[in-house]
Amino acid sequence: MTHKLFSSWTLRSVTLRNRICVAPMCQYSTPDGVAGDWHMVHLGSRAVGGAGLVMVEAAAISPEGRISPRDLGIWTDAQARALAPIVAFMKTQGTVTAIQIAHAGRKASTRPPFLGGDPIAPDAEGGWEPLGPSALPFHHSHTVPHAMDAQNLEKVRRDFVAAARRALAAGFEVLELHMAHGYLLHSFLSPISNQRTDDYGGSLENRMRLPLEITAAVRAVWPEDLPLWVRISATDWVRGGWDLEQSVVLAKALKDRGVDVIDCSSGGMTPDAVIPAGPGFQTPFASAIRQEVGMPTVAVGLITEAMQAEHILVTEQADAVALARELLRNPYWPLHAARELGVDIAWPVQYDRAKARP
Ligand SMILES: Cc1cc2nc3c(=O)[nH]c(=O)nc-3n(C[C@H](O)[C@H](O)[C@H](O)COP(=O)(O)O)c2cc1C
Repeated sequence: MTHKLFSSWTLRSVTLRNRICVAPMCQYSTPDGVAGDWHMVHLGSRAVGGAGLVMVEAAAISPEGRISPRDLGIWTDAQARALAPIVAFMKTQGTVTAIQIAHAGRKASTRPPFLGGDPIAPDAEGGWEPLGPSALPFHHSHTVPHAMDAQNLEKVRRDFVAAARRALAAGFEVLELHMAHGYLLHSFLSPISNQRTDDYGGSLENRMRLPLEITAAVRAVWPEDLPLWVRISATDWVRGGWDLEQSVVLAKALKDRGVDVIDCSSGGMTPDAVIPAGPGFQTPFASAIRQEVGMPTVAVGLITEAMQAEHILVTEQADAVALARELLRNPYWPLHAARELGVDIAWPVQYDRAKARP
């Protein structure tokens, strides 16, 4: 029996074996931004588990772009070299390899909650001065960000491009720009965090300027035959904030600049948001953007069941699903889903060590 969930999906020259993606998930497991054994096991097991695409967690484009001192980085060639064997291994398992590149903006310099709670000040262990469009903190317990000047803007553009080149050198086939969850690029989009009065703030066109400049610059160095994805927060879930209507305008502009897929998340802009989280709660955003912009979308957020995922695809709400926590619990979710749906699939059970060398 065939099912949409297990149909292949081709984007430019890249074909996913199914429509199941491992959503990017920070592992807070590097002391210096360099991937290690943990990443080989974590990412490798999800490739073995049968996902069509494995997206590596938000990799910081600069040291100050990390959320916490233990984030993964891609601001040095050594960091890219450490990712290369992991990418090569994942490819031997038949998965498409992807990485999300990111700058944490005003949400940088905080400690992951499970490591001890509250955000820390820049002078405390591992902290640094966060950057933002305006000197407005995410929360009163957060450091006030430095409102970015022309030099800061230029550096961020260059850092994104350099990170994209390194991702290519490491062997990744799909690149995702992180424009969601209140991090730097989302903070330029949202009027809540962006109160600039220059060309980078105010009107929607101005708020989109930096994200679009970066997209165009990255697309220029990311090979023509490889897909570029963007993750957005389709809404801030707050009146007067970023919303679906603006997301549609943004998605059209991203499409014009050669973006292939919108990965539709939401929230993260402000702790005041009330988010009606429930099964598939963000899927309507993927559906609206897919319909209104006419481009492929990925649905994410509390997708946990095979039939639920299949339904999202069959009803053409999205082109693929991304799972985070469910795939954290169970790297073999795709194999279980195939059994549940009665799909016969061939797995690359053999491992050729020679091919796992980058
Ligand atoms: C541990 C953890 C780390 C995450 N890290 C990232 C990240 O690096 N980039 C990102 O865009 N989203 C990140 N997310 C959000 C997930 O990608 C996903 O959008 C969210 O968890 C909702 O999907 P789920 O209900 O399947 O978990 C993270 C989520 C978790 C649980």
